Order: sequence, then structure tokens, then C-alpha cells
Amino acid sequence: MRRSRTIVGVTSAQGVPFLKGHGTENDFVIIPDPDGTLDLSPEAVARLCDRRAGIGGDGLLRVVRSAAHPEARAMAAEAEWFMDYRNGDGSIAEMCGNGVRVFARYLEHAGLVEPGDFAVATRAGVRTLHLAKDGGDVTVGMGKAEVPEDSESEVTVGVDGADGRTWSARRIGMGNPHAVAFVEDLADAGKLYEAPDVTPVSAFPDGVNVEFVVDRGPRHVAMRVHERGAGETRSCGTGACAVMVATARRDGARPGRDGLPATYTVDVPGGRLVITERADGEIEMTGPAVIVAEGRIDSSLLP
Ligand SMILES: N[C@@H](CCC[C@H](N)C(=O)O)C(=O)O
Repeated sequence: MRRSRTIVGVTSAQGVPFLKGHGTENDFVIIPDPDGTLDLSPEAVARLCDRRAGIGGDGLLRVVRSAAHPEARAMAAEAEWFMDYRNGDGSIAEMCGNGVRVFARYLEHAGLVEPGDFAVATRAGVRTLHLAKDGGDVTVGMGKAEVPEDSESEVTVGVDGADGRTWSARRIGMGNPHAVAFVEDLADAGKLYEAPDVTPVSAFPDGVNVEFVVDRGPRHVAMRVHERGAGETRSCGTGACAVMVATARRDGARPGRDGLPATYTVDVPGGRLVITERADGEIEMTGPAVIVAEGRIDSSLLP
């Protein structure tokens, strides 16, 4: 991709600029809106993310200066840029782990950050990122996982007509809500055309992302995910972190023992993520992030 040092203003006569990127095939429409002037309704987001009539994406990343966004102003001293993340159906989510790596790659692509360490503001708080100099993988500090004392839940699939299956699941918060179920075979989750039923419903007042996990080897698992607001996707970064934490708890691999971090490889349909829980409980995720296209949005999609 050609590297650019400027952001074109969103009021350009030829249409609003966009880019497309993905992290382990979790794909995003990226819209630079540094001054936060774009009125991005849920309907507009859903149109842009539509895979047939729009650009297509699991979600959308609006790139806004923290100082220009009411939800991020308080974080502006720590992080210049705010990731305004939206799910493909237009709903708002607190955090996106693959998205924040792609967001960082965009900032580098646009010449807004240099490789090395920097911070990005998200609805889940400030996240620190490390961009390697060679355009390689991106590492993000995802914060600490929330594992409620009583985190037992149940996940049921089969609401799409297949035979119903139910598994116990663990609730994990990674800034956004997750339910992690260990299964014998990833195919057991079925087609996932419909959202799995997750109980108790009261534990997930804002909906939930659901991960299905199988073992692949020592400290190595594979997962599928049904994302809130997007359906089944090829990857979910926060979901992979939730899976890592649930698996480490199951394995008794608590970090802090001997002062050593616990590291797991998590395979997703779209690639591989490496996730570490440090001795202090901080989760770090490393994985790819690429920009694949850029262009301008027709006014029919953003009237
Ligand atoms: N794909 C993301 C998660 C996006 C948000 C999620 N669908 C939600 O509603 O919480 C990731 O990589 O973490």
C-alpha cells in the first residue's frame, strides 16, 4: 500500500474516504474522522458493513481524535486517538481486540504514529500497543480479565433447526462480555446462523459473544465464535483472550506461580493469535493486522 502522511477531510466532494483492513480475517471498514464531524448512524454503519450492497465488514472503526469525542475526552492526555468501534449491525461495543490492532496499523499507514509503543483510547479504557518496525505482528495490552466468582453459565445451540446441544460455559469480561464453552468438536456448534442461547440471561443484559473451544495440544486451543452484533466471524480478539483465560483457569495455569506468565496459542478460523496472561494479570495479545484497500464511499451509502 502507498503510505500517506495526510488524512483527507471527510467533507471531500468526491465522497468520504475509507480503508478496509483485517486481523486474522476479522474485517473492518475504517473511516478516518479526526475531528469527529461525521454523523455515523447505526443504519449507515450497517449499510457500510453489508457484504453485498456495501463495502462489507464484521465491524467499523471510526478514527477520531480523543479530544474531539465526548466519550474519549478524558483519555486525551494519555491517548491521542479514539477507536469508535461499531459492530456490523450498527450496534456499539466497548472493545474489539482485532480491531484495535488494525486501528494501530491504520495510524502507522497514515503516518500518524511511528512503530514502537503508543496508546489508543477505547470505550473499555486506554490500551497500549506495540508495533514492530518491520510491519510484522502487533501486540496489544488488553487489560485484566473479569472472571466473576460465580461465572458458570450454559450455552445452547440448535436454535437454527439442528439438534439442540447444551454445554456449561464460563463468563469472562474482556471489556465486553463473553461466554466460553469447551466442546469435543468445533463442528458440534453447528452452523451458528442464529445466536446461541446463553443462560442466565440476567448475567448478560447487553448480549454476549460466545466462544466454542477445543484442545489442540499443550497450551494450544482452537475456537469458533458467534459475535454479538456480527454473527459467526473468522476471529475475535477479545474472544480469544477470554478463551485463553478460561483455558488457563481450567488447566490450573494461573499466572504468578513462580512469577511466570502463562502463554497460549489460540487458533481461529482466520489465523492464529498468541495470548499471555502476565504475573500481574494483564493480558497481552499478539497477532497480524493488515490494510488491504482504500477508496471513497458513494453518497448512497452515507447520504
Ligand atoms: N471482533 C472483536 C469484538 C467486537 C465486538 C463484539 N462483537 C461485541 O459486541 O462485544 C474482537 O476482535 O474483539
